[in-house]
Amino acid sequence: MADTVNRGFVVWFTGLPSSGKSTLAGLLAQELPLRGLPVEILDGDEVRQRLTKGLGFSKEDRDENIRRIAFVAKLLSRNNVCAITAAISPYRSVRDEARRDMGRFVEVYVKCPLETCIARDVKGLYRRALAGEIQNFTGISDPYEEPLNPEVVVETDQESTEASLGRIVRRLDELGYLTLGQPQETTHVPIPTYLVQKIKTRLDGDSRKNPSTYVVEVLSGLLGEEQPVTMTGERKALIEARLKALGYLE
Ligand SMILES: Nc1ncnc2c1ncn2[C@@H]1O[C@H](COP(=O)(O)OS(=O)(=O)O)[C@@H](OP(=O)(O)O)[C@H]1O
Ligand SMILES: Nc1ncnc2c1ncn2[C@@H]1O[C@H](COP(=O)(O)OP(=O)(O)O)[C@@H](O)[C@H]1O
Repeated sequence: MADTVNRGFVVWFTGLPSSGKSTLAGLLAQELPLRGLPVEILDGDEVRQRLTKGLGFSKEDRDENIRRIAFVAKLLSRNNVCAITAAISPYRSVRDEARRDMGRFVEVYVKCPLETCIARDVKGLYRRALAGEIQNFTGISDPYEEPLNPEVVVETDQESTEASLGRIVRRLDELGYLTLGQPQETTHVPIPTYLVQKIKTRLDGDSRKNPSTYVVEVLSGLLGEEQPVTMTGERKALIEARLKALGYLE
């Protein structure tokens, strides 16, 4: 029978230039298809070369930019796609407008102190803005309004990209956006939350034990087999690596 439930949603990244929006959007876009979710990214830079070409950085133009991104994200999400947006989207009111219009909307605040963003200066634009060569630059000569109630906050000056990604994926899982996903490929193993919790609970009890032993034990238990499940070292290492990447194991 055809699946008639719409599984699409919008992940709306917001944050200062160089805070980490594009990096995390790209990583999330690799992660979700492993759970059977089709993905499209609407990244600020690419969108501005196409969908919103010609718009500048006044408040009016930024709001128009965000409204067009939100419009496309809505079309995608109501057709089963996870639409990931990665624009600065500095103004709270237009972000909230997108939220109201969308329904299935997850706001991710990519939080990073201005000084760290300036030190990163991924595109060299902070330097130019500080030298007075670029006007109305967010964080320097234009405002950024922090979200008041985002679904997720990642602090990219304090955690690795993998830890930030893990935080986002866990929150999406908690909010129920990942539960119906079916894996589309088997080279990467999407690990169900209940299994991860089982492994973690047992590991918490005894930190000296080897995680792979527990992975095999838990799988064997779930399958009700008396003999341990046979698994190659490579397979075990893959599962361990994914548990670590998702922040479930140290
Ligand atoms: N004045 C000014 N202010 C902020 N950003 C500027 C500006 N001029 C150019 N850029 C570059 O454009 C990228 C931001 O575009 P966005 O579409 O994300 O901005 S907005 O959401 O409409 O505010 C932004 O990309 P990121 O650094 O990836 O965020 C900048 O590279
Ligand atoms: N936890 C993290 N999440 C995202 N990016 C991080 C993190 N820690 C360090 N970074 C680095 O910060 C930079 C962010 O750049 P980018 O993703 O282009 O920012 P933005 O899209 O917000 O302008 C990258 O060089 C990235 O490797």
